[in-house]
Order: sequence, then structure tokens, then C-alpha cells
Amino acid sequence: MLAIRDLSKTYANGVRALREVTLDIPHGMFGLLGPNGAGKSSLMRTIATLQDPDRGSITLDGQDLLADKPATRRLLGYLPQEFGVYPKVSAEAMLDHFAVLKGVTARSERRELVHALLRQVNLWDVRKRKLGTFSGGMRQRFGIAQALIGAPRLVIVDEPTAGLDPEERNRFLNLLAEIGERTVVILSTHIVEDVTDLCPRMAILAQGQVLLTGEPLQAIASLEGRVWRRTIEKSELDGYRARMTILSTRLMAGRTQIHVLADSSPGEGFVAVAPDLEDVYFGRLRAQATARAA
Ligand SMILES: Nc1ncnc2c1ncn2[C@@H]1O[C@H](COP(=O)(O)OP(=O)(O)OP(=O)(O)O)[C@@H](O)[C@H]1O
Repeated sequence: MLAIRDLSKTYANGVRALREVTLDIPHGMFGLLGPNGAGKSSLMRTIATLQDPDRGSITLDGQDLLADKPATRRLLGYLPQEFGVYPKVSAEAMLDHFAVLKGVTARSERRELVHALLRQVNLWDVRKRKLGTFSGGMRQRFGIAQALIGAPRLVIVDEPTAGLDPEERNRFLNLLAEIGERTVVILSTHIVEDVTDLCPRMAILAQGQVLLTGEPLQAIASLEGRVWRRTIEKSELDGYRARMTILSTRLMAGRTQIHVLADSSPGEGFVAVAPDLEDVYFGRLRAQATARAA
């Protein structure tokens, strides 16, 4: 298990990116959900030992990850948010190069490893193609292949599904789920559905703080009977906002559908709906924003 304790980081410009973050992350897929600027990448980079926290500790099955960075990097696979590749190099050649960098020096062992990884991420047929010709989804699957070199015990993927079409996203998430059967996988994302579809455990991070951690299904169950839906005109929205706790708004055929949090029906025209993770997420973000404004 990955144990993060009281991790804090303030950048030189005064931004407090992480505020005493404490999380227990067991084997399997763990979703780290938060809006832009929440601190997800700061946390991922800190776990990947690419930047130091001001305070706090990170251990994996008791091993201090911050103490010996080269050792940590050997047990870790990382797919960063911005993953650059050489566009003119083939997938196979680039993966081979990454394997050399990770210390797989024996040629035949490396060949076997590269071939196995290309098959695992379903890029075998396109292994000779230049990376510059790859679609977004193919590039991300290539990114996972490089992250898996060295059979990491911990895999970190930072916002991997942004910009993927539904089919590519599905394929990518299935691949992650497979990997999650063997290791700790942390999926950082601002897409709620990624977590709903994939992660038995999760945390919500906003403004550097953990707002919630646990099982998505349990968090959803805690809102049972308290989420109400109504379709309104856009012009009415401000009035509703002033009177009710609006969790989310969504355009539906040109009109606005709102989800409201209330212990009993908030009024005429509202119907009770089964809560989902988006309701949990927006509810928590809203509660934090309200607490901060008070
Ligand atoms: N190197 C840095 N120096 C100063 N401020 C930074 C630095 N990196 C990030 N920040 C700030 O820290 C906060 C958290 O950023 P971070 O990138 O960790 O968030 P995020 O949740 O990953 O968001 P995004 O999805 O937009 O990347 C933001 O306010 C960001 O502007």
C-alpha cells in the first residue's frame, strides 16, 4: 500500500499546491479526481520524486520513497501529463531506447520485453510506424508501454484520457484496469466518468486539500434520496442558485437541467434522481467553495 502523510508544498510564487495531504492507496486502481489547478500534478510529480515536498512522507509497503530517489524510480512507472516523443522514431525503436535508459542492457532480453509490451498495449501491428503518425489514443498506449518497463510496483498516470475519443478512452481505461490487477495504479483526472468506470477507491482533491477519500459507491450512496432534478430556462438559473444548493447544470436540447441537493423536495417540478459520482464531486467542491467564502 502507498501511504502519503501530511504532504505539503508551497511554490516560490506563494501558491499552496498541497496542504497536508494524507492518503492511503491500496493495490488496484485509485482515482485522484480534481479540477484544474487542484494540485494533482504536483502530487503525482512528488510521488514520482521529480520534485520535493516541503513536509510530509510517502511510503510504499513501508519503504520510504523520498529517501532514495534512484531506488524509487526503479519501482515506479510514470505517464506524465505532457508526454513528449520523437515524432520521426518508430514505436518499437523508441520503446527500445526507453528500455536502455531504464537499465535493460541485454539486447535479447530487451527485444523480448519490448515485443511483449507492444503486444500488451495493442500496438504490435503499428510498431514500425513513426510516433508522429499516432493518434492520441495510440500515443497514450505507447506512454503506458514505456511506463511499464521494469515491471513497476507503482504506476502513475496523469490526466491520460483528456482529448481521447470515446472508443480510444475505453480501450485505454481497459488497459489500465488490467494493469491495476497487479499493481498500485493512480489515475489522476478531472473527468468524473474515468473514476466511476474504473476505480474502486478514490480521492477528491481541490486547492491542495483532500475533500473526500473512500469508495465511490459508498460516497454515492450517502447522497441517496437527496438529489433532485428539474429542467429550467437559462434565465431562471441565477434565481435558483440564490435559493438552492445547485450541484450541477447541464444543457439539454437548449434548456438547462439542474441537479439540486436537498433533504426533501425543493419544490414543484423537481423529480428525485439516483445520485451519481458527479453529484458527489460537485457537492464537495461546492461545499468547499462555500466554506472558503464564509
Ligand atoms: N512549478 C510551479 N510553480 C508555481 N506554481 C505552480 C507550479 N506548478 C504548479 N503550480 C500551481 O500550483 C497549483 C496546482 O497545480 P497542479 O498542476 O498541481 O494542478 P492540477 O490539479 O494538476 O491541475 P491541471 O490539471 O491544470 O494540471 C496551480 O495553482 C498551479 O498554477
